Amino acid sequence: MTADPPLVLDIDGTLTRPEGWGIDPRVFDPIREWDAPVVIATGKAFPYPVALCHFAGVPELVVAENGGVVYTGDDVFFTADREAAQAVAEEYRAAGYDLGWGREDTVNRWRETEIAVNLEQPVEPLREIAAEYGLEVIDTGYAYHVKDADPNKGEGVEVIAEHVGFDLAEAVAVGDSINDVSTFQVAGRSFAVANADEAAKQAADEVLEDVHADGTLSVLERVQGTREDV
Ligand SMILES: O=C(O)COP(=O)(O)O
Ligand SMILES: [Mg+2]
Repeated sequence: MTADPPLVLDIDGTLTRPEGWGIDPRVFDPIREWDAPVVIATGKAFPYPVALCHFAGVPELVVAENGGVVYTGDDVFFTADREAAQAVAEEYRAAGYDLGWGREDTVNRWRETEIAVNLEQPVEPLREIAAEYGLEVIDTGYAYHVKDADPNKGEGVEVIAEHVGFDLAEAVAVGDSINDVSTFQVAGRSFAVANADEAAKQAADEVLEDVHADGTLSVLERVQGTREDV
């Protein structure tokens, strides 16, 4: 017997339309019909991947905020808090900069363990202030994230796999950036889409020929039904 391998999917750069923005609607059916757990592991704030699972019609298995928030479907775990990142944001603003998301800032409004800054904002002062607070700044290609260096997506994925009861050695991960490196390290097979950054390409078992959802859909077609331990 064969079945589908568990999946670990990033959102931005991975499920996005080939032009780079917005979820590609072609990913919804394969995700909904996938015959194994699908974990969404993202740098986005918690409500976004929850909503994606909800609208895709799959159980909510979510790593959000680059590992800061983990939801197993039963329990939510926080592996960092927002306090230090918030202090960095305030000092950055006091120095005359802006997070770059407008007055109501829906990017950070529900963010619980880190702060995201628009890529159009100056990063050097942000890095300097973050370093004073012992935090790191990572560039996902979609935002700068001011975060505790410890939490990462991979550890969150491990928590979910253990809770749900699947073997990560059987899992297939797809991603596009430095925040997917830890996921690639814990999943049995890892794929970087063609638009991935150097860190993700180096860490992946394979770099795909196609960008964004085109790359991801090519992996899903390839690995569907390839799990042989059932
Ligand atoms: O929030 C970001 O900057 C990137 O999100 P992603 O991890 O889903 O690609
Ligand atoms: Mg991404």
